[in-house]
Amino acid sequence: MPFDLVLFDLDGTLIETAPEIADAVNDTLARFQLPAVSQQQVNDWIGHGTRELLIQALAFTGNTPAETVRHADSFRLIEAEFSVFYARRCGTRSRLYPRVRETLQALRASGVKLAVVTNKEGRYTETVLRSHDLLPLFDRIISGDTLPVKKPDPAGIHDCMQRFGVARERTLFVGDSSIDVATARNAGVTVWALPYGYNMGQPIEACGADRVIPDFSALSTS
Ligand SMILES: O=C(O)COP(=O)(O)O
Repeated sequence: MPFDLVLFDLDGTLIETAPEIADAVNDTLARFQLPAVSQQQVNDWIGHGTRELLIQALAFTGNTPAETVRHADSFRLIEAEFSVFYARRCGTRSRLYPRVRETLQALRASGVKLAVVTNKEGRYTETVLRSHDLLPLFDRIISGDTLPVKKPDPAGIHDCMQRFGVARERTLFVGDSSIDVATARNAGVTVWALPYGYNMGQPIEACGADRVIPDFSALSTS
């Protein structure tokens, strides 16, 4: 393994999370007598954080600009309800992608430092990772609200490189979207992309990653 530090995106890279995110969004919309959104819409809204996804869903169903939703007094209440629904749904319809657990275990055993860098807010990141018993496999977890900025800002990658004393030539970022590729580019590290995740409806091949890998087995054989 030519890397000493491997950073992973969460949604669409480690775990297929969109089905239960859609369930929790639709639980919330139903609670406020709003119409449901589709699975495809939810998939395409993933990338900027779960809070932002909820704003997009409310803007769409309420036929209101996202800015209006974001600043509405009622949004705090709706978000609080969503948190409860999402905590209930976590682990019900999400699943690890093939070879994720074995690969993380093998990398760890060979001394590679592992971290998650996600735009998902910390409370959701922790619930999802815990529900799949993944928390003990990571040396550091950076969520969308851990630092003052989130991806594509490279701060999360810089934080991990500094903490573990790893140079950028020895750091790899693995993700599923143009946001991940941009984050890695901004940090000057190598980036590999997976084709099965959520890339806002765009083909991953167009993102300019150093490699598009079919699945996690590419990480154990490289
Ligand atoms: O929660 C999101 O929208 C994005 O999460 P990710 O950065 O792990 O893809």
